Amino acid sequence: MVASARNGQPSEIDQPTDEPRNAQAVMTQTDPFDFVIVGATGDLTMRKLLPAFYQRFRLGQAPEGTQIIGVARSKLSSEEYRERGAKALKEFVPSDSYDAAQAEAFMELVQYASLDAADKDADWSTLKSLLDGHEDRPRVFYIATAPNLYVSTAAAFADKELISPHTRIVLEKPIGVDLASAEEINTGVGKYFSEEQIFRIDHYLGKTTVQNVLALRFANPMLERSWNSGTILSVQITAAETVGVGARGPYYDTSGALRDMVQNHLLQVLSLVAMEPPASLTAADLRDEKLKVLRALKPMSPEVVAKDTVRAQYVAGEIGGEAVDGYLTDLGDDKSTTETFLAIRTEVRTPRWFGVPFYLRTGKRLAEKATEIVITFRPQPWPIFQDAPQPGRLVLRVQPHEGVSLTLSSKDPSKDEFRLREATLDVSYPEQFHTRYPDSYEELLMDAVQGDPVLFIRRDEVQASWRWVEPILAGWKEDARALETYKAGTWGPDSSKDLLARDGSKWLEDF
Ligand SMILES: NC(=O)C1=CN([C@@H]2O[C@H](COP(=O)(O)OP(=O)(O)OC[C@H]3O[C@@H](n4cnc5c(N)ncnc54)[C@H](OP(=O)(O)O)[C@@H]3O)[C@@H](O)[C@H]2O)C=CC1
Ligand SMILES: O=C1O[C@H](COP(=O)(O)O)[C@@H](O)[C@H](O)[C@H]1O
Repeated sequence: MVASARNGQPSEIDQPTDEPRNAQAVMTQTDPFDFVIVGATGDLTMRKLLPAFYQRFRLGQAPEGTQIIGVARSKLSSEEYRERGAKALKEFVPSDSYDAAQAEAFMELVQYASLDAADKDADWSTLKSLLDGHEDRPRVFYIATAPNLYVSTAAAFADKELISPHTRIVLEKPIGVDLASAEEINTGVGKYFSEEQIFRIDHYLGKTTVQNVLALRFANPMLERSWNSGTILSVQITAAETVGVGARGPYYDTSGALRDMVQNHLLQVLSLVAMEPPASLTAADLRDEKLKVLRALKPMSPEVVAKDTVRAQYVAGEIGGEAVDGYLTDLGDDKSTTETFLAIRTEVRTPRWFGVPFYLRTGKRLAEKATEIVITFRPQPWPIFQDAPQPGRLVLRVQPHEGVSLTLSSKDPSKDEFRLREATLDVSYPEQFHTRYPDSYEELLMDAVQGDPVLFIRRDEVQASWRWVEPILAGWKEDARALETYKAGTWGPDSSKDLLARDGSKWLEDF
């Protein structure tokens, strides 16, 4: 994440010529490595992992001799897999960084082994021969299959003697569907890999703008000194999407917004916003502080669940002028009661945050794609101004339009009398830094190669998240309220607004 927290030595890498002139990247140079993706024909690999590696290849982070080895059951030759991969790069790499010749050169690093990786009795010879003699290199197994295969896959790697001290395993989310299943996975994989070798990925931690929460807070004493209940009235964290469930319906329907987005991404963002200053930026210190936040979340009793959560499912509507179907049609099942929208009011029970509501909101098929953290400041306490506008707020725009804005009350210059108006200081990061905003997977893949765990989730964080989430699932089972619906293209049901209105607040929707 940051040079001081890395194991390797940072070094300047030449920037490709199509990058803006002042976009100097400081990248950690790597030695050749073997990166095995299990689930290599799947959506995640094609849409995210191969494009992320392509970008790092362009920046010189995949030196000659590196192998990216795709594994899946589909019977394909390496050549056929490369053809698929090349098509995916063309489709998913942004056009301003796509170059056909570089894509072809990158695909030469890629090999494919057809294999049921959860079956130790399958034919492992192709994979084994690709890895033979590379025991001293960094080796990463990235498991991009369904979580119920994680343990048997790890066991098969051990059976085939593919795990060396330089080997790491990356586990995709979700880690389980509740605490017990998460523990089963963690214990099962833990039989073959030490905790230091297990990299539980949460791609939100790979977003530069999420990491920027730490920079803004801890590198700006002015902000950090105001970062408490004395100054802050409330915190909103929104991760809104315009997409529906698409082809991922079968997975999503067993998950819903709570398990898919809140248990992992939103709770991680919340912990960065709410944590105490860590002693250092090492993985241990950062994770310790995040864990304390997760453990300090207000417990979700059935009464609290009924009062402080809103869940709903999208029905047909319109997004960007186009008619879109409802969730049940997308899924092809008219009985599902899975939530595609969720709003939660919670609190972090630490002295710093006493009495400050934290509002979390996420949903599919909402009005806009926007991930934002909104810090609303308390209004000034003595009334010398009669017409004070809304309280000041700091908005951290995670995506898109990455940046930060601070809205303050100012004297209205269009009036002679002393009237106030809102004025906004706005920084757009792409404009300020003149650089490409990397996809979150890019840094995380390279961190796994370099063995830097700082942006990955420790086992006790997974436990603490599930401990908070499980009572919500249980509370919903007893909840007499019917699942609500919302029209696609809106900001969710009205009761989500009511959740904040009770505190005299409202969601910021003017993105
Ligand atoms: N897609 C996304 O945006 C995200 C996905 N994730 C997680 O990543 C993981 C993968 O997701 P996604 O790519 O969408 O899933 P897909 O269903 O698209 O892909 C699953 C992949 O696993 C392969 N596979 C299945 N069983 C085996 C096996 N026994 N041995 C080897 N390969 C196998 C499949 O290929 P084949 O049938 O040829 O074996 C396919 O390549 C899941 O855990 C998901 O929750 C997390 C965040 C986002
Ligand atoms: O992990 C997931 O995240 C995506 C949203 O990621 P983002 O980087 O585009 O904000 C979500 O669509 C998906 O359902 C979920 O599994």
